[in-house]
Amino acid sequence: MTDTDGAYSRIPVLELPYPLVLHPGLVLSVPLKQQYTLSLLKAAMHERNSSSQGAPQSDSDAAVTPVANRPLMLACVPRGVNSSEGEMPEWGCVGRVIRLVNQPGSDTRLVLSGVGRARIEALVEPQPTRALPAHINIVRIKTYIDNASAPIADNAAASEMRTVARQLLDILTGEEYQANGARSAVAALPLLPPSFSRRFKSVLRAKDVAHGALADVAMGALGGACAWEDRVMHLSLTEPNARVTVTTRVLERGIQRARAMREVAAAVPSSMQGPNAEALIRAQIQSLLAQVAAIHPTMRVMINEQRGDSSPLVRRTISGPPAPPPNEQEAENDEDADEVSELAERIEKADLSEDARRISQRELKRLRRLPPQAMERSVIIHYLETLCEMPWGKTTADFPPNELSIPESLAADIPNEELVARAQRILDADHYGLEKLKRRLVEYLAVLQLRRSQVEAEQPKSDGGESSARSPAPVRYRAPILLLVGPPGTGKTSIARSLAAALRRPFVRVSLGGVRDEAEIRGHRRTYVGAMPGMIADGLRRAKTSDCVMLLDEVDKLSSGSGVHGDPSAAMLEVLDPEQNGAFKDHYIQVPIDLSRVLFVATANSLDTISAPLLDRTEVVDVAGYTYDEKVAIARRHLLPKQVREQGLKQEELSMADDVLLFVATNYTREAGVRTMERRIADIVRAKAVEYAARDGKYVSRVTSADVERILGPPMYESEVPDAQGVPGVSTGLAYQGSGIGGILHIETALLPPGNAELRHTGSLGEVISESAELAFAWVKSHAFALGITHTREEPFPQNDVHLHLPMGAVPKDGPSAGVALTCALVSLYLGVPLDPHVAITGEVTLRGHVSPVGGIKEKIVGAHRAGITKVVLPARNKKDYDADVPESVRKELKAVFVSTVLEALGAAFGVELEERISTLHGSLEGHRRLQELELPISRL
Ligand SMILES: Nc1ncnc2c1ncn2[C@@H]1O[C@H](COP(=O)(O)OP(=O)(O)OP(=O)(O)O)[C@@H](O)[C@H]1O
Repeated sequence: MTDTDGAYSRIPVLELPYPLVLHPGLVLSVPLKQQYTLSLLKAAMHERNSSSQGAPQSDSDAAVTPVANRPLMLACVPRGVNSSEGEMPEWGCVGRVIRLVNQPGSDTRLVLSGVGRARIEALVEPQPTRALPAHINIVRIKTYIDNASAPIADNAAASEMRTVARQLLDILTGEEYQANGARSAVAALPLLPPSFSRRFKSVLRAKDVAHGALADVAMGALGGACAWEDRVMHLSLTEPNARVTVTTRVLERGIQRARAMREVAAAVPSSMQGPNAEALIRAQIQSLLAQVAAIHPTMRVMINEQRGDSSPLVRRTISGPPAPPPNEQEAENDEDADEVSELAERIEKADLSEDARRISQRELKRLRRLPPQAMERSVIIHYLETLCEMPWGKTTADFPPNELSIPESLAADIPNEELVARAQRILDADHYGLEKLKRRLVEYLAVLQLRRSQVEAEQPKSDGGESSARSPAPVRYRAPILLLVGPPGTGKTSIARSLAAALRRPFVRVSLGGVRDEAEIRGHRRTYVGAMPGMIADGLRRAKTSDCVMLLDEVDKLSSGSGVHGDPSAAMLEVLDPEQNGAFKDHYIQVPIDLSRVLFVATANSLDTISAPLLDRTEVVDVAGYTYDEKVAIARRHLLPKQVREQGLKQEELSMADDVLLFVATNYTREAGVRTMERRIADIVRAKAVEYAARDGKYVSRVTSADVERILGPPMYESEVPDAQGVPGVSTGLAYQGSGIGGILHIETALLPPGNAELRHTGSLGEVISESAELAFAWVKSHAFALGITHTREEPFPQNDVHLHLPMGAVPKDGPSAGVALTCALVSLYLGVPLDPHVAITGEVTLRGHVSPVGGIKEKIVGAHRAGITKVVLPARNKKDYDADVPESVRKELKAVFVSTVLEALGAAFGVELEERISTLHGSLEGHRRLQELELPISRL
């Protein structure tokens, strides 16, 4: 037996109506009043949420279960018929709430499953919170759960228990009587259904059930035949072997009781006469009354304990429909009245807006008129509580900082630090790189600060300071709404959090991904069952202040659907429109909410799916994907230290060199952000933590690439490398794979036997890239004479078909950006001049031979640099992107040539070799003429 120190050390008490007892391993359905059940569950939820520990369950994953998914637990203590108010038994059973069944009227049934024994250590003061109803007791318990590896091999005591249990079962099901030839039909009447008997017998036969658990099951299932006191005493038996022995004795006594009961029922004259018979009859009546009381929990019925005298047997007669005793009814009414006056007090203190105050008074009046059992009460109470929790006019300045969930920053507070300086410091401390974004955010804050001081200066001075007890009227200014757009995992959410930290305001995140129903944004009307405020109002409620930073995450995944569920993106328009959001209407709250002070920041992965009007209300800030160097730096400064801390190691107990981090980034991740990188690092650190815990003296803190391969398996991705030698017909293009990953792309062409001079292609080419290839081919054909491909102008273009292939055929490729590289490959093929494989080319061609700009320059160049490219040929109109986005370290090591025409591109890619080739193909004079016609701008490169 292990005693598991109760993880749920604080837990609400459920007093089980007599004669119910919950045993571990058993399921019990308890009839309760609806209001009481709701209060109980509310208390259980509150204790669970405020408990940092896991539930007292043996599941090993309990610790990692999010709080909201953990079960609700109650300390189920049996309540005797004569127990007085407030008396708390020493032992009970921790019950996990499985289900709540509503019954007609105001009754419910709470279905609970016994988890383990609980010793009630003390009654504890509930934390002073409005969420916890006053009439629920909270106790500190110690939980005892049987060791999962308890012995299951049968011993003498266990088999005796099995035999006795089987015997009792036979009596209860009437099988004993049927077998012996029943003396009366009543005696043979089954008290338990035969199906139960069959199931329970198979449990008794099972050899894989631990003895202690079997004892609990036997007691729980057959306990009806045993004395209530015995069953309660059984709960205190934490030691399984002792429990087995005691169970056998209790069940034996149960056999005697059951036999006697049957005999009495059959009115057979038996040895049970005189005082014994009276005691049994009393016990039976008591049990019957208790069962009636269990159905009507408000009823208290007792029988006179005095035996052998003429006083009435039952102390409180039951006639007609059971009614709660008047004093209880009063107590209940008092409680309800208390709740309403408490609520009225809260409303008074809540500083509601004028409209909210008016509506709350109206609802309060309705609440007072409602009878305590009315279903509508809880709906009104919930509504009024929500109204009180909304911030209305309150701003961050109205709260002491510790009362708000202001995000913690890594950096300490510096006295008298200006907002802009603090923002820069916090953004730098929390995030590596993202320079453009940080700059924009700091600018944004600077403007915000200026606007604020401007508006403050414009506001009329308050008349005579001490007269106004409240904080000065908050300043209104309209901040533009920033929309951070970039691939997943690039730090958009976390930088918005840092922005809130810099502003010292609460941060709330509203996830809009997959929202299809307008009501999710705007709330449900209160006429709906289970109506709730919408996401925006709820976010504001969580933030507690009307000037919080609200992150609208994934606005691009917001459905702009129409039809029965309304249009959520239209509702967002209202939220984000400064002209309208001063009086935002949530269907549930009903009162206009002022959103004009909320600082909205939105995020999206792409702009394509965002509706134009929504886009129009925001200011887009691009967040680019990271280069490998940036990923390594982020991993070194943030991700690795965080994972080492989280896995319980000290920083000096694990080290990873930059080349190892780079190995992880290049071989195990294919993403623009760093989320997978963080997961891979977590895998490595976890594996190292296990090695460290083994403490076999072989632990090495330094992680090598070989360790990485051992832990993460063989590399998942391989990057393209340039060919060692140039081959005619092959060029190197630049590719951007969309999720921030750029790199090089080999373009291969070959001449086929004469046909119709057609271009065939393989390598999963999309429509756009195929068109680029056709265009490139057409350009080469139209310049065939000048390039020296044909002898004379009249000579037809060679009739050979051309095969174009882009390796990694399984990977679909599309986009126009390979046009220039395709042209170079074809020129190389026809003239037999190889291209330097370390020169990479990108750009779109037009039929007239112009080179148009392309996207993904940063990713392409960084990828090319990593692959070992030394020179890149880029469209001239991409120069600004190259200068602004490509890291200086990369630019320093690369030669970049910017071109406006295909001819310039050819000159840059081939260098003098092309000129030499053309000039010698048809004799030097003719060659010179052709070069003149071509105007190949070699000299300029
Ligand atoms: N530049 C950075 N410096 C430090 N940590 C970073 C940086 N960029 C991202 N991270 C970390 O990467 C993780 C993912 O970032 P975050 O959740 O903010 O991404 P996101 O851009 O919001 O992604 P999504 O679009 O999927 O919501 C976080 O733990 C964050 O701290």
